This record gives sequence, structure tokens and C-alpha cells, in this order.
Amino acid sequence: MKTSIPFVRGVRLRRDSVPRSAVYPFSLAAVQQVERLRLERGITFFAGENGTGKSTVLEAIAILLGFNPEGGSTDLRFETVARSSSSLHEHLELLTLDGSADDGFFVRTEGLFNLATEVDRQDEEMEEIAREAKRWSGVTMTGYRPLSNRYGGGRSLHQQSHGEAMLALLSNRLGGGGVYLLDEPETALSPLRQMALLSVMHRLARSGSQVIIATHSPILLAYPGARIYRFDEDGIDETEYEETDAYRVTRDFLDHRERSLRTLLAADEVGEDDR
Ligand SMILES: Nc1ncnc2c1ncn2[C@@H]1O[C@H](COP(=O)(O)OP(=O)(O)OP(=O)(O)O)[C@@H](O)[C@H]1O
Repeated sequence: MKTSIPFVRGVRLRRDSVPRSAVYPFSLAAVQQVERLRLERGITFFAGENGTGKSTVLEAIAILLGFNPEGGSTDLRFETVARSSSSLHEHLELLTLDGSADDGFFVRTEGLFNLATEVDRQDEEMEEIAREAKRWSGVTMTGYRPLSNRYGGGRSLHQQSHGEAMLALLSNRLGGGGVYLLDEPETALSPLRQMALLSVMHRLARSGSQVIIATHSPILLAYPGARIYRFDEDGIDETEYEETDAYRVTRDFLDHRERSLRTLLAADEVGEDDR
């Protein structure tokens, strides 16, 4: 069965259904201003400080699209007991663009281990079915393409390092022309592999995909022509690359490394003297 995933124009908060008390996730300014997101095909970034709600909003969009909340797709689904999603998706209406995609995926660094386990489990299950079929009928099952090819480039994701597995997943599974949500993919990646991810993003953008990426990476954010939304304690605003903290703070640190280190480490020394 072919999957049909809508391209996303934005989301509308059903304010009449939001609890009156300002509890998470409604306590987040970004959630209160979530309607400011104007999404299109191509590359969109959610940037901003830790804890401003990027993952919360991205996860809610992923759930509205039918993706597995822990990372995955509409068809690759799994659940571990350790995680629970926010209820935000229950209070959002998905606004769509014209047309739909037949591919989509939600990549979460924190879910990569469990995703790899699920891919291996499904491959082992198919191998067992093939063995049983051969035993009972003598027929060798053909035509089954192991998921580890589609996800890991021919190797189990578990047999690759964290960064190797992440780049293999991004390079192999995201086929193009789809809706792809990526939550801080750089966490596992070296600077060199983040640059390789820029090439993957370019391939996806050129194939008409919609790619929404929550990130702190000044390398990824440099993708030309992307729309960047800054999440902060006041809500959500569109911004320019050079205005993002990821760019400014990294650049300032590298340009003035010794001064920055003196300042950062001196604070600690004062603390020691005071003891
Ligand atoms: N299940 C939860 N219950 C209560 N608060 C939560 C829950 N999940 C997240 N939060 C809080 O909501 C805020 C936003 O979290 P979120 O993970 O969306 O931020 P983020 O912008 O993605 O941060 P980061 O850049 O660190 O990944 C944080 O302050 C976090 O502590």
C-alpha cells in the first residue's frame, strides 16, 4: 500500500481545547505562538536555546503526520516504555500544502538505538519465515530486501558507530520527494559528517522534499536559502543565519578563543578562592 503524507503548511492551536492552567507544553511561548510557523517545501530550521520547545513542536507535527513518535515512519513503528510524548498533537490542527508525498520519516537521535533494534528484529523475523518456508516447502523465498539495506546501507545500524549509523540512516532511508523531520541529527555527527549531511539535505531539497530540522549546528544552519525560525522565551520568529545563537556564539568563541576561555575558566577560579 502506498503511503500518502501531506506536505505541511503549518499548524493551528485549538485554543478552546487547551487546559486553562499553564502546564507543559502550553507553558512554552513557542507553543503559544506555533501558528507563526509558515512551512513550505525545501529546508526549514528550528533553531534556538535548549528548552525552548523545538523538539516538542517537531514531535507534535510528526505525530500529526502519522510518524512513530519515537522516530520512524508511518510503517516502521515501535514503542519503548521509557518515552512518553506530550499531548500537544491532540490540540493542534495540521494545515497542509497542495500535493502529498509517498515517503516520510522522523529522525530522532535519541531514538536511533531503538530504531536499529527494530530494523534488526524485523530482518530476523523475515529470515526466520524464509527458513521455515524452505523447511516445509523446499522453496527459497526471493525478492525480500532486508531492511538493513534500506536503513543501514547493507549493515546493521547496531554494527556501526553512533555517527556512522546516523549518516547511514539519513543517506539511505531518506529517498527524496518526501516529508522528513530531523531532531538534532548533528548530535551524533562529527563536523565532517555534518558537512556530508548538507549534501544529503541538498539532494532532498532538489527532489522536492520538505525537510524540517531542529538543530544547534552552525554547519547545518548554513544551508543556503533555508528558512530559519528562532525559538526563544518570547516565542517564535523568523531570523537570518548570522543572527542565530548557534552561529554567533560559535563564531565569537572561535574568533576569541583565548579570551573566552579566560573568562569562562576565571569564574571557576574565583569560586575556588572563595571556598
Ligand atoms: N514530558 C515533559 N514534561 C514536562 N516538561 C517537559 C517535558 N518534556 C519537555 N519538557 C520541558 O519543555 C521544555 C522544552 O523542551 P524541548 O525538548 O521541546 O526543548 P528543545 O528546544 O527541543 O531543547 P533542546 O535544544 O535542549 O533539545 C524544556 O524546558 C523541558 O524541560
